[in-house]
Amino acid sequence: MTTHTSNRLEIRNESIYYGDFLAVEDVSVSIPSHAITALIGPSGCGKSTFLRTLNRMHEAIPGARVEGTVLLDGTDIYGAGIDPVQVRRHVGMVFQRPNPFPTMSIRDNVLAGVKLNSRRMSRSAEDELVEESLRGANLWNEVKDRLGRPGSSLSGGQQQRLCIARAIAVAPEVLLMDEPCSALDPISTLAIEDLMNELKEDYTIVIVTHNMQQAARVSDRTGFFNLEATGKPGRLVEFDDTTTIFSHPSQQATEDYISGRFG
Ligand SMILES: Nc1ncnc2c1ncn2[C@@H]1O[C@H](COP(=O)(O)OP(=O)(O)OP(=O)(O)O)[C@@H](O)[C@H]1O
Repeated sequence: MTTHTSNRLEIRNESIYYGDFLAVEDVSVSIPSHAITALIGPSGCGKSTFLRTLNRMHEAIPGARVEGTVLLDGTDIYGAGIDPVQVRRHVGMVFQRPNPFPTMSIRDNVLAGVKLNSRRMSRSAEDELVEESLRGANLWNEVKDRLGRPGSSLSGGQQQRLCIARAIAVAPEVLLMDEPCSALDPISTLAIEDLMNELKEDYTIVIVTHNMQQAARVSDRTGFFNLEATGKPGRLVEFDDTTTIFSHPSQQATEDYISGRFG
């Protein structure tokens, strides 16, 4: 049984910079475990930037930095002595464009993250993990007879599920998804949404989406980011149950955005 009470990620007074530019200001929010949290808001308000700070990918950009605290199960991932590579093992990420290694086999793609973490495994343990991860990503039946084929031999939707299999193979606790369906057709999008619903039993999922219907369909909690004007920092305006955000938001700006009056 999973518990639905703990907050796996706790963000306190987080401000996010690119050099001198304050991109996101003073976010405090608790992201519940075993649930899907959607981040919505107009272009440029900092949704992707915020997401990338949850597994320390933001700092890969020169000059980029973070102030404040991001607790993963109570540990500050920006604390002294914390290895960003380890953080990324616990907090996996799936990107907008499916990015399997194109010439690498489907099998090796699934194992790529595990091998990066230099876990030594027997061939049979690898086979087991490949099957388990591909089953977890709802892709096994489609690829089990061609595991040696290159990742690029799959359709876009299959490639995205392969990337999800690669992400879950390292057994993370949190999965970050940055517009995971925006490059996919409607059928593949539904397959990914169904998959997310299954994955939330085992993972804490945070998804950035431009698609409000998608946020309403898949998420349990929704955060609305906004910015007052270009060049001003983005802020988390409202965070609540998805049904509340889409029916009775407490902020006028949220109401305007979800009813399509701007953004
Ligand atoms: N690598 C970067 N260097 C400098 N500024 C950046 C960088 N990436 C993003 N920004 C700036 O940070 C702000 C937030 O961008 P971000 O991409 O996080 O917004 P977003 O809400 O995800 O937008 P979109 O919905 O268009 O993807 C923007 O002003 C953007 O120009």
